[in-house]
Amino acid sequence: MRTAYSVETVRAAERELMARLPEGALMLRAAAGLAAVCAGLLARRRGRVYGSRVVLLVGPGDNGGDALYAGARLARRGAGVTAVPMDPERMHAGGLAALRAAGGRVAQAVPQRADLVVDGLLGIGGRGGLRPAGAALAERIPPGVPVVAVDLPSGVDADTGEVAGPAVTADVTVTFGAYKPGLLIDPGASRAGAVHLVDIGLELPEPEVEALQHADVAGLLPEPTASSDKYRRGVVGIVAGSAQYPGAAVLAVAGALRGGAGAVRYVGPAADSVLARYPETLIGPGRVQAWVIGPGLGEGRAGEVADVLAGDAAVLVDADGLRGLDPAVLRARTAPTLLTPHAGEAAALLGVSRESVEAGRLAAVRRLAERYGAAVLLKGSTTLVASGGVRAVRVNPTGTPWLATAGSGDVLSGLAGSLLAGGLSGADAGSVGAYLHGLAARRTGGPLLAHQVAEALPAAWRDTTHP
Ligand SMILES: NC(=O)C1=CN([C@@H]2O[C@H](COP(=O)(O)OP(=O)(O)OC[C@H]3O[C@@H](n4cnc5c(N)ncnc54)[C@H](O)[C@@H]3O)[C@@H](O)[C@H]2O)[C@@H](O)CC1
Ligand SMILES: Nc1ncnc2c1ncn2[C@@H]1O[C@H](COP(=O)(O)OP(=O)(O)O)[C@@H](O)[C@H]1O
Ligand SMILES: [K+]
Repeated sequence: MRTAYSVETVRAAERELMARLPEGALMLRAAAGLAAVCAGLLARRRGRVYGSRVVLLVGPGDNGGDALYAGARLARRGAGVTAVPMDPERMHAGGLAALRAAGGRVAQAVPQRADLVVDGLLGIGGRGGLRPAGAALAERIPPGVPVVAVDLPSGVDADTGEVAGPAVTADVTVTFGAYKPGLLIDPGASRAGAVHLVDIGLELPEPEVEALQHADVAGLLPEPTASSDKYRRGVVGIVAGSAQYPGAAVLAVAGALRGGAGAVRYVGPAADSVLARYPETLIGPGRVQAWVIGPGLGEGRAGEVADVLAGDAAVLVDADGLRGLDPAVLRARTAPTLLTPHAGEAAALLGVSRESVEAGRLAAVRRLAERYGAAVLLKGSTTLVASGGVRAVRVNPTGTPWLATAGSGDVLSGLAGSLLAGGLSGADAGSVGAYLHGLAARRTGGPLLAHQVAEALPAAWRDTTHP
């Protein structure tokens, strides 16, 4: 599991560790890790560190201090290092002295001839986007030169990934002690590039955000055993599709058939289309361990949603099924419930604008899970899964923007419903489903069709269980 921690948690852990270490020791550890990554990049780009040109963008706080001490290390290895301050009156004094002693210099304008730019403007102390002085420096980063962000790209909110104004876009981010949520959640995540974690010895409690890895997924996937039969593996029922949208039913069934359930049952008006494509499907009402309701349902089907929610099977509600959901009904349920809105549907469930959900995805998914007393999977460029009463929000590390194509969400709902039928909790079914779905999409490559994602699911499953 990859874990991420809020600024408050990181600062508390830092305070605790600093009390036991000589003054400045943590910053020197951070700077050593940062300098090593920069040296590696320079060596790859130019063959050596000696003679390369490094520009440091230096903010007023300790983030700038890290950059200055790392710059001093690079200068000692023969790099030409220039520090450009955001505010010449406020630069980390020790870092500046170290850089000067190593032969580095300070300039007021960003040199345009550079092999590497180090973004040390703002770290976890940054609030909001870059203000004009920092933004002016970021704008002058010469095009095509690799940018290494110190701790996080400046202007990205460490706790949420929000980008509230001008911000740096990095190729590499060297982060200290722990991943910050903003490095894993968009829009921040897409500003961070490849993230390197430098261990500075922090001892950390429960994370605020976590991301599954292959081994976690393999541990959660329901694999059949010698004593399995199709009923014990779980039956998933799909209530999806309409005369207008029969394809949604086919795609949800396509996902469900690859999610490990022993059987898939379809209930709805698209049975002919479903059977024509998947003769494995059982048709008509019957006992299931989990229902998926919503994809392509169209209008006027609220009664079916209410019936399914009144039952004692696990339920995944998606798309049209999410309209007008009553929090009290969901809260009263005892079996697992998983909601899978995209940002527009989440906005309707919360009574806010779509833009506010997009800008604050982490807060939105937490509020949804609390209000509805269910696990909630918020789809989008970084898919998040929250469940009420659980501290950590899961962020999905797989996927590709090619998934933004009609019908891919239907495949996901079938898949995650199948995992629910296999006995996973709402949060596990959602996060494992999103992981496999994203992996299958990456394997398929773009431009992709939703049914191809479903077809690539067995290979994605094997990637995680037999890497
Ligand atoms: N605390 C520690 O033990 C360690 C901290 N480290 C570094 O220290 C950083 C945090 O340092 P600081 O707490 O000094 O915070 P920052 O270096 O992030 O900068 C904070 C200062 O920038 C200004 N500022 C905030 N938002 C701004 C904005 N939008 N535009 C312009 N100026 C703004 C404020 O004056 C604020 O005091 C970490 O990100 C990390 O890089 C590392 O050295 C590792 C050890
Ligand atoms: N920019 C993006 N990058 C990565 N994945 C995306 C992006 N936009 C959408 N997705 C994913 O694509 C799928 C789209 O689902 P959804 O919005 O329900 O579409 P549909 O209802 O047409 O199937 C979700 O899994 C979502 O997380
Ligand atoms: K930074």
